[in-house]
Amino acid sequence: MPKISSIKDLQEAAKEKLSKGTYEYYTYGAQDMLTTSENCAAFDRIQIRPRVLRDVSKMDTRVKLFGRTLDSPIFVAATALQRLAHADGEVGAARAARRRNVVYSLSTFSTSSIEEVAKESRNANLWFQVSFFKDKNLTLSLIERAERAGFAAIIVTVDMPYSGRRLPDIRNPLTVPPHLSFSNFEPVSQSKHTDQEEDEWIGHHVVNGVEANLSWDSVTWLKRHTRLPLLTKGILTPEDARLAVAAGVDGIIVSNHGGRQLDSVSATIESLADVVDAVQGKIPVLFDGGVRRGTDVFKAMALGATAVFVGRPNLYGLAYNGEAGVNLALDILNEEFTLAMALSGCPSLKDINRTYVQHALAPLSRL
Ligand SMILES: Cc1cc2nc3c(=O)[nH]c(=O)nc-3n(C[C@H](O)[C@H](O)[C@H](O)COP(=O)(O)O)c2cc1C
Ligand SMILES: CCCCC(=O)C(=O)O
Repeated sequence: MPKISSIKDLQEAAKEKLSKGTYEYYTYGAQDMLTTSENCAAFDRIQIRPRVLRDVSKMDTRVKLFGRTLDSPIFVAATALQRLAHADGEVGAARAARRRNVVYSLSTFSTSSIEEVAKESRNANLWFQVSFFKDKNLTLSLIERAERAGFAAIIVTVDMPYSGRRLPDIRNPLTVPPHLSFSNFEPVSQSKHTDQEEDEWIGHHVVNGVEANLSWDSVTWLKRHTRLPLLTKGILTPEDARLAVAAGVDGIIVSNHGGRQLDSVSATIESLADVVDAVQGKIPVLFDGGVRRGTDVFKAMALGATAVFVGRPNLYGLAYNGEAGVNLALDILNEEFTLAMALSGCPSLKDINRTYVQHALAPLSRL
C-alpha cells in the first residue's frame, strides 16, 4: 500500500482491514444510498472562487463555540460502535480529537462508556450525543452522567425515530462480538447472546428503545433538564431550523445522518445555505455529511457553517491504525483545509464567506 495521502486512501486501507460486515455497516447508507453518494457528489458541483495577493503567511483556523476556543472547525462526529474498528475505539478517537484541540462527540451507542471516555481522554472537548428514549429516565440519566463526567455540550439526534432501511442490516446483520457491548446500557449488552437475537442486527434492541412520539416539546423538555448547551442534530429545512431557534436550542447541526436514515433527501451541503439564512445568525449552524477533503470543509464554511463534523473518515482512520489512524485522518483534513484557505486568500475563518464559492456549470470529474 503506497503512503496514505487522502481520506480515499484511508478508506481503501480500512476496507482491507475490516470484515465485510463491519466495513459495510460503517460505509453504507439507506436503501439505494442516493443520499449517501449525493452528500459527497454535491461538493463536487461547487467550485471555489479564490482571491490572490493577500497575506496568508499566518493562518488561523481557531473557532470559538459556547465559550471555548477550538483550534480547528473540523470536529469528530458521533458514530456508534467504534471498537468494532479497532481496540482503541472511542477512547483513541477522543484522544486524537484532543491532540488537535477539537470536539469529539461520543455516541450514546458507544462501545466504551461515558465515564471511561471522559477518564481516558482527560481535558478533551467532549460533547455527548443522546437520543430520545421511550424510557425518559434513561435519556435523563445519560445526560446526567455526561454532565457529571465533564462533557461540554449535548447533541440530541432528531432524525432517527426509527432506524433507516439499510440493506446490509437486513441481508447480513452484524452481531456484536462477545468482548464488546453497548457500554452505556448494561442490561442491553447482557441480553445480547440469546438465541433469538442472533439473526438480528446489533442495533435492534437499542434502536427499539428510541421514542417515535416526538415534538418540539420533547426538545424544550430536554433543554430544561440540562445546564449544558443543547444542539439538535438532523435538521435539513429552514422550517425546522426556525422551530429549533424558537424552541431555544443553542445550536443546529445540519445533517442527514450520513444518508443512513431517509434515502432521497438532499445532500446536506445543498441544504446548508437555506438553514443558515433562516437562522439569521441567532445560533451557530454546524454541519455534517460527505466531508472527505479540506476543500469540502472550506465549501461548508463558505456556505455558513460554524464548524463541520466528520463521521466515516475517522472510522476508517481507526480501522487503519487505531488512535494514530484518527490522527492521520484529522491531519490530512486539516492540512488540506488550511491550504485551501491560504490559496483562496483567507487567512482566518472569518474571512471565508459565500463569495468564495459558486455552482459549477458541469460536475467536476475526479481523476
Ligand atoms: C457507522 C456510523 C454510525 C453512526 N452512529 C451514529 C449515532 O450513534 N448517533 C448519531 O446521532 N449519528 C450517528 N451517525 C451519523 C454521524 O453522526 C454523521 O451524521 C454522519 O456520519 C456524517 O456523515 P459522514 O460519515 O459522511 O461524515 C453514524 C454514522 C455512521 C457512518
Ligand atoms: C447502533 C445504533 C444506531 C447507530 C446509528 O445511528 C447509525 O448506525 O447510523
